[in-house]
Amino acid sequence: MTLKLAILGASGHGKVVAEIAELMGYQVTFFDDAVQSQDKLEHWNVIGNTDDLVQHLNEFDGVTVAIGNNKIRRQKLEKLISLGANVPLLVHPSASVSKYATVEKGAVIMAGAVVNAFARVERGVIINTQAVVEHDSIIQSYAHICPATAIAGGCKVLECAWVGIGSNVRQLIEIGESAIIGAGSVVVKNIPAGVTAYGNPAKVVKD
Ligand SMILES: CC(=O)SCCNC(=O)CCNC(=O)[C@H](O)C(C)(C)COP(=O)(O)OP(=O)(O)OC[C@H]1O[C@@H](n2cnc3c(N)ncnc32)[C@H](O)[C@@H]1OP(=O)(O)O
Repeated sequence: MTLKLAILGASGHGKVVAEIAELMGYQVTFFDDAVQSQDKLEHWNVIGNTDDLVQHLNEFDGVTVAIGNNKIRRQKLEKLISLGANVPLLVHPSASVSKYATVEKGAVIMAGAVVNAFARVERGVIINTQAVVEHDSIIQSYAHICPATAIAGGCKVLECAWVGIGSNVRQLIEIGESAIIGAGSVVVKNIPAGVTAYGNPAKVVKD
């Protein structure tokens, strides 16, 4: 029997998540709040909005939220979980997840990503294409580690933080809750909550 997965968020990110789900054997149906009636995302059907998904939740074996904005992803996924949705962990077959790592449900680990020994990746996190989360690092819920970003050993990326594409984070660094690290940054000092920082070395540019 084919398992059915509902994806909330018919976006570019959603397409990548859909392919991972298919590689894991799911049949994918999209929902999106911008949809008024039946629609398409590439060849996938988009059949309704969040309210419609809530109505039809028991028709799906699993649900995931493919929305890049960390806070919206958190709000939507937490709502669906509170309504009893199963939120599977989605891992691309080419990703490498250590048997000693902990990866929670509702996270997505994309192609070529590495999650090393004793790292922890929490609920609703995105470990994007070819990102590396080194040993003992903690990526808290709803954070996003963008493509080709490397988080060295023993770091903490707190809830809803966004580490931009191609960044490098030195070992034992803490990136605060909801902080934004700009593309291509090199983070060598702790970053406070809620700020935007970028550059080499990364500096806070917006409080
Ligand atoms: C699969 C995927 O696609 S995942 C998504 C991947 N995307 C990312 O990682 C994007 C990360 N976002 C960024 O880097 C953004 O530029 C941000 C969030 C840091 C800043 O965004 P904004 O506030 O809109 O800044 P804006 O684009 O207006 O630029 C403001 C200034 O900062 C500079 N700047 C912006 N980002 C950076 C950066 N990462 N490094 C260095 N300088 C930067 C700009 O050149 C500009 O400088 P100027 O005023 O001298 O012209």
